[in-house]
Amino acid sequence: MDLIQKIRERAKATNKTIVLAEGIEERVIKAAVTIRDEKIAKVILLGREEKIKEIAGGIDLSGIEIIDPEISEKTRDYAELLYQLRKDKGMTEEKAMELAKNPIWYGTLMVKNGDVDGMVAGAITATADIFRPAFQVIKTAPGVSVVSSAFIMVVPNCEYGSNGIILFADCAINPNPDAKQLAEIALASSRTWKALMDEEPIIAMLSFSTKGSGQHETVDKVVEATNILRQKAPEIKVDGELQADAALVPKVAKTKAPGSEVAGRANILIFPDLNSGNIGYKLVQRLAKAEAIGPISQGLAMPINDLSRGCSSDDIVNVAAITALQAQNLVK
Ligand SMILES: CC(C)(COP(=O)(O)OP(=O)(O)OC[C@H]1O[C@@H](n2cnc3c(N)ncnc32)[C@H](O)[C@@H]1OP(=O)(O)O)[C@@H](O)C(=O)NCCC(=O)NCCS
Ligand SMILES: CC(=O)OP(=O)(O)O
Repeated sequence: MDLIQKIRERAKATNKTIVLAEGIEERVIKAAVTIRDEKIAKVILLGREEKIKEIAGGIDLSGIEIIDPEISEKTRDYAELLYQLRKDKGMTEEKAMELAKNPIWYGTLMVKNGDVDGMVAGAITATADIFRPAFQVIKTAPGVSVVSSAFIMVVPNCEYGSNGIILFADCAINPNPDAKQLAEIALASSRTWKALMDEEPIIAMLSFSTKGSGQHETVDKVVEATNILRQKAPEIKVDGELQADAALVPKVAKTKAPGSEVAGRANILIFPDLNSGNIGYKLVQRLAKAEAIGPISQGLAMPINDLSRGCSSDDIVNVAAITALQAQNLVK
């Protein structure tokens, strides 16, 4: 069974309810149908019912609940919840009511209120507009200071990482993490890797330099992050700073980083910033025709997951399955 099938199979056993907030998008409707048919989770679509049915055409939507945040009887309660949570930060009752009618905010408030186990959105909404409500309403899990994200990249015909499976982080949330945040992103990624792959994490902290071959403050940040992680979790295999070829390719590792127990064997790549992470994952996805599973949120107190606007319907199903695993605490 391949990784994606395994994730879907594990999700089935959790019996969770997942809300897909962008019910008016065709790929989302198709994903909801697959989630229902494969019994991955109970699924709810948000949006105006007639519009969703019109977009669905002849597709049978039985068993999929549709809720319109504009007219839902719960909207007022959610607005009150939002107002109470954010009034000290300047939220007014009017603004809370306006936001609660927005499907992304409504879905986030459903999760917060315990009415569903998780939310997935981002097929037609930019990442910042998914995470702003999540940060304000759901907040970070205990002990976490920075929420981040990971992609599991499944690269065909590739011998690197774990037979072509490699975790990339952070590719979606933190524009310019400092050394402490970078170390925390690496630690969270090691947990995500273990939860999904059941394999030892081997972490490369990426840079344009390997072991002092280049000098710059951005390189210093990666070295500092590596040292912080080593102190925090000495049991974890981590090395940096490493270039991507030194991290992945044994022959290059021998030349550039001899003696490293990570170089040439890494299965987790931690990018120094969001420019490199986001560009890197999209290049591998498109040029190597890799499956990009994610972005998987790391460190939120309750499961909310984003998508790329370039996602397929299958990508949405995969992220919904991971959301169900997060709701069961099988992935954090
Ligand atoms: C996610 C993002 C919108 C947050 O930025 P922001 O809203 O300006 O954040 P702020 O600094 O104003 O903080 C707002 C709240 O979110 C929290 N927050 C922001 N980033 C956080 C993080 N990474 N982890 C946890 N909490 C975070 C803040 O603590 C603050 O909480 P509070 O209001 O309760 O005090 C921003 O980091 C962003 O745009 N990231 C890039 C997203 C993107 O375009 N990705 C590329 C495509 S995937
Ligand atoms: C994760 C990501 O890059 O999202 P989008 O493609 O929607 O910007």
